[in-house]
Amino acid sequence: MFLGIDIGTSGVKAVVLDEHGAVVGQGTAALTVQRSHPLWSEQDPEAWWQATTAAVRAIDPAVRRAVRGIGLAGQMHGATLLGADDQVLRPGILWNDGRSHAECAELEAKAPDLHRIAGNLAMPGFTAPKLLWVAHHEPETFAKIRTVLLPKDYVRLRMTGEKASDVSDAAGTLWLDVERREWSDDILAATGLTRAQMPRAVEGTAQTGRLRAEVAEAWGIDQVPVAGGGGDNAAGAAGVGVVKDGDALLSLGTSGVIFAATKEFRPNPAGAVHAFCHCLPGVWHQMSVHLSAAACIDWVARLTGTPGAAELFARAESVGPASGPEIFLPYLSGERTPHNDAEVRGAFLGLDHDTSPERLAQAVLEGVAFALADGLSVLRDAGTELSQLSVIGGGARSSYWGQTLAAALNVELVYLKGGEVGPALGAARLAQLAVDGGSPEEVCAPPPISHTIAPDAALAERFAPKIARFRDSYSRITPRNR
Ligand SMILES: Nc1ncnc2c1ncn2[C@@H]1O[C@H](COP(=O)(O)OP(=O)(O)O)[C@@H](O)[C@H]1O
Ligand SMILES: O=C(CO)[C@@H](O)[C@H](O)COP(=O)(O)O
Repeated sequence: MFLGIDIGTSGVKAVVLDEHGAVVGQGTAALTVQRSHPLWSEQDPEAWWQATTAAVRAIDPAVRRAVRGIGLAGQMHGATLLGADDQVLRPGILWNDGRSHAECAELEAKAPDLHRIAGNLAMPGFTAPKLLWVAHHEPETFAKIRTVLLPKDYVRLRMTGEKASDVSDAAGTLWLDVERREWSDDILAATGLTRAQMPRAVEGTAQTGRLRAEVAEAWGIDQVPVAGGGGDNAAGAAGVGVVKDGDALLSLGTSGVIFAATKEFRPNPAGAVHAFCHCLPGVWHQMSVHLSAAACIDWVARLTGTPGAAELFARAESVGPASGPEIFLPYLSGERTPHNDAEVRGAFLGLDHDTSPERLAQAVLEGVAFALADGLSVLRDAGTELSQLSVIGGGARSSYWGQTLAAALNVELVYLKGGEVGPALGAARLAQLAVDGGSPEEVCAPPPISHTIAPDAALAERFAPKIARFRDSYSRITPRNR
């Protein structure tokens, strides 16, 4: 059996798969995000470790004892800064933190080959500009940095004592030469760092040490090998069989992502398209990233006094799609694709005397879907054609949202068994490849389909004027145009 652990933003998910890919055990533990200043978004690395331990220990002890390998997936880009003796120097700066806007311009100027080597625009969520921010604003901390890790790689260090990162996650730092799948000394130098401060860059299917004796004992698992794993989107892709050119997925986690596997490195920074390594050797991917997807569901649930996501979807369904004039712009943490605008914030437009919590809930579902449609159009402009998306992440639990999404995106959505914990599934499959070998396409074949949702043409027609108003509204609310 193989254990996959996903350090998500809203919580850690741990899943055990048997050798045939069936889920035989699961555990979860929640995480919170700290936002102590406007634009900031942080988590304490110790909280990742405590939640990982809790999620693993929630799995049946007999299942844990049968685990032969562990894989890691996690929220990407988070800057985890370690000093001498590997002590954590400050809270982790997350993927949806927008403070390093000025440093992005500085990095673009200092590293003229950035787009060719790293394949991406400098955006505040990425790790490299955050390190420039620390150098400018917290120079004493910067001087102490011995190692920079990503969230799942910090958990790996606690599990194994090894400093390693798989190339799909490492690509999200902007310090990786994405085509060559190794660190770029030039881009590191542009942020005042060297390769000695980076973990070893490995493929997601490589072994990166074994569980330390004390962790093995506390978790009730043998001292098994730990696989490189993947950034959560790439690991999610491995979990639902999105592994070859043309395969694509929609992730509905805290963030929203459209991910398309590519057979070669295909950078296209225009429109803030991301181009990174896949977690499987010899494969890359493009993605559009939207900073607040299911995060908006939780936010509007809190705003309307609704107990949770399931109840929020029920409230939206009670009024139905395209039922009111309300438009929601889901930029609660700013936006990456297509606007690359860390400072824009969300908005409701078109409120009237009949606006109700139910109609606000429905507008939020639609606003996230319309933002994803913006992302899909820039991916299409970048040459990626897709007609079908496999759905992963917590938002995959709602078929009602799926109807809105399929119509707004005009694609068929495919829901696979276990897709709601896709990154953890993929991490477990990467562990299997690291321990037993085998063909990535066979081990990472799609799980059985639970259902599909085809785009409803009549609903798409009703959405069309709302989508046009949505697109028109960004330029009116961004601080860039004030
Ligand atoms: N029944 C449900 N239907 C739709 N979405 C849900 C449901 N339950 C939880 N969610 C959403 O799932 C999200 C968490 O998804 P997840 O993929 O675990 O995110 P992350 O990896 O960012 O932690 C929550 O923000 C919540 O809005
Ligand atoms: O920043 C990105 C991808 O570039 C995000 O997709 C993060 O990787 C967080 O993922 P979730 O917690 O939403 O799964």
